[in-house]
Amino acid sequence: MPDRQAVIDLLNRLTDPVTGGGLMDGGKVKGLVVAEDRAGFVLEVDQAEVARYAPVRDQAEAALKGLPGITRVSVILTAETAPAPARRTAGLSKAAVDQGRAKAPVPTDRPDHVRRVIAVGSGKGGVGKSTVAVNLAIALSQQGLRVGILDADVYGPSLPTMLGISGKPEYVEGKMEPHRVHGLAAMSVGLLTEASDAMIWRGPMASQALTQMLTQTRWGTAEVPLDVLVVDLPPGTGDVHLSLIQKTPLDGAIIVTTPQEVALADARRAHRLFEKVGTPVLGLVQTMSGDIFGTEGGPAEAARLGIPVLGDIPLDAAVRQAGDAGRPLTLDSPDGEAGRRFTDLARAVADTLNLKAS
Ligand SMILES: Nc1ncnc2c1ncn2[C@@H]1O[C@H](COP(=O)(O)OP(=O)(O)OP(=O)(O)O)[C@@H](O)[C@H]1O
Repeated sequence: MPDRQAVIDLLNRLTDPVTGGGLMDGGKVKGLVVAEDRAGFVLEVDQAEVARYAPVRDQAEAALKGLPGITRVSVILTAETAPAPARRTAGLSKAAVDQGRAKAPVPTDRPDHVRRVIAVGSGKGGVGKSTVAVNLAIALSQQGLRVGILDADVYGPSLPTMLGISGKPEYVEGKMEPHRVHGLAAMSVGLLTEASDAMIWRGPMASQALTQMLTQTRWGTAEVPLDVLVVDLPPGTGDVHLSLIQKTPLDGAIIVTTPQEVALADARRAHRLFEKVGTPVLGLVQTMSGDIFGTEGGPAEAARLGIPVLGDIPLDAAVRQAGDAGRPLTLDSPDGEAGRRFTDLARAVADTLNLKAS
């Protein structure tokens, strides 16, 4: 088994891009695991620094893989949520901008012709929330349901990459047409703005924009309604989340977490947020579980919170590769181990909400 100190020294030979010193000394490495044949940790950085640390994550993985005897390695890059709100109106319609200025409470909005709206949230960024949302949506559609997905992650919209979609949505009779891809109706905040603009949507502007995407997209029609819309929330538990979920009566929320304590504490906060606004929490999904980070953290937290475990998705490089390639794993490998877990998750969600193909 490799010496823990040797691993620490190795990580200190990598440069922390913010401090300029060793990575380990920079204090961003959390939950370091060094065991017989495996090593891993969480790299916990500010949201604004994710791009600077992404190459470091790759360097750290490569360095750990080079250690004798180590065959399994995982470094999770995870982000603290948003810094202070920035005032910008990029990419928003005039109506959204005007609404953003209004002080009066915005009336509750629900999208037309959508039977159920569920949200997928996480306290922490980078824990695999979008991956769960996208694969859940595909697995639900494989059960014969009409499914939509809304990427509301203003801090880092990942749906365009994960589903392989691009281009601004078309407006028809005053409503946006969602992309039709992999059997889903899909809309992303990333399709409405340049990537650099999306990053700076914050506070009231962001929640107005999200409400607009939710209610002004033609998800379904009176003849062919959508059975369920999956909303991929931004990570975190701040004002954007509060106002979004306050304005939109959700039929349920799913909390995604990895097994480590650093993520569980945020999952707890997400649970409190949903409780505060009266959104039913359907349950918890543990992801990236397995022998590097363990398998017990999520279920133990669910028990503490008194909510069911809806799914347990293993840490599996194929899940990441499929997402990066724009074809989520459940599409082509529903019968593999991870694919089956997503199918089971979809079944649990459909049962909980009593969703039936129409
Ligand atoms: N089960 C898994 N096994 C391996 N890699 C995974 C798994 N789930 C997600 N990933 C990878 O981890 C990274 C973060 O995942 P994802 O974008 O879904 O997280 P997120 O919580 O939505 O992040 P953000 O909040 O930043 O949008 C991605 O590269 C993704 O492919």
